[in-house]
Amino acid sequence: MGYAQLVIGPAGSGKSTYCSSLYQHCETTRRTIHIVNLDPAAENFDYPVAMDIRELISLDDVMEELGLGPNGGLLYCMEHLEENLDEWLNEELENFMEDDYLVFDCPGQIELFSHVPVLKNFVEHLQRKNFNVCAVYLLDSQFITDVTKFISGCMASLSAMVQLELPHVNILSKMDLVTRKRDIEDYLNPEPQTLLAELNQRMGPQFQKLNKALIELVDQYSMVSFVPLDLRKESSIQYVLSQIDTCIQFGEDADVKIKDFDEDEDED
Ligand SMILES: Nc1nc2c(ncn2[C@@H]2O[C@H](COP(=O)(O)OP(=O)(O)OP(=O)(O)O)[C@@H](O)[C@H]2O)c(=O)[nH]1
Repeated sequence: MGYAQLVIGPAGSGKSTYCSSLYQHCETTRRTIHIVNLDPAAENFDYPVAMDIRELISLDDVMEELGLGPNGGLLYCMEHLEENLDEWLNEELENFMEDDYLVFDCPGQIELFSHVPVLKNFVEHLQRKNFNVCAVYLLDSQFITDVTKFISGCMASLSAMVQLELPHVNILSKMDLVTRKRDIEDYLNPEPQTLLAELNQRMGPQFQKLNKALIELVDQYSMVSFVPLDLRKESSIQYVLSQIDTCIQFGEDADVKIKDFDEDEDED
């Protein structure tokens, strides 16, 4: 059984920085993780790249050879990846051991986790290869300065959740930039009635039914709550990691083995 995080979220939400900080944290705690670059446009990395989509295809080449723009080029690259899952990905995965933990740093194009099935197929391929996968959705804390932005962030996350059908952890990134914690507290564990009242205040009366439906939707998917991440604090990174580990049942075998061992000792 392998373990994997699929790190997604809008462009600039902090995915690569998160991957790099996670890598450093794991090095400090003597835990092995491997970071995989799935962004064909990425150029610089602050982490050792264990597997790199650019060895299969790069955005620059596609734009030059096919005359595509950055977005069309990126989708072309991702579809090329999808066509090469059996060959390229399988071959790359052979470099890893059974219990390895991979973290996939994905591109930020929103269509990849809203309606284009590439990532969904990618995930299903990993699952067939016996990986437990968790989606880690990053949202920039600077983005949720009011209720309307919060709801739009939730909707984007929800669309990824529904499309990928994976255990899902939402992270509010760049918490070091939040000067007044009070401003975002309401959004970490949102109270539906408070959100609805705020939303109704912000929008015209003709939207009240829609607002109610939106808040009910957010409430029903109670997973649309966010874990704050402050990369300056090791404890914050550790907390986020433990939430994700629980989702993919990482470490459960180890616990069982230790427990079995203790029980064996007691019997002796
Ligand atoms: N202050 C602060 N800045 C951050 C943090 N995380 C990321 N940034 C900055 O935000 C910008 C975008 O970060 P990236 O990690 O490149 O974001 P990304 O989601 O990988 O971006 P794309 O690859 O374009 O999708 C960079 O300038 C980072 O330095 C954080 O926790 N705190």
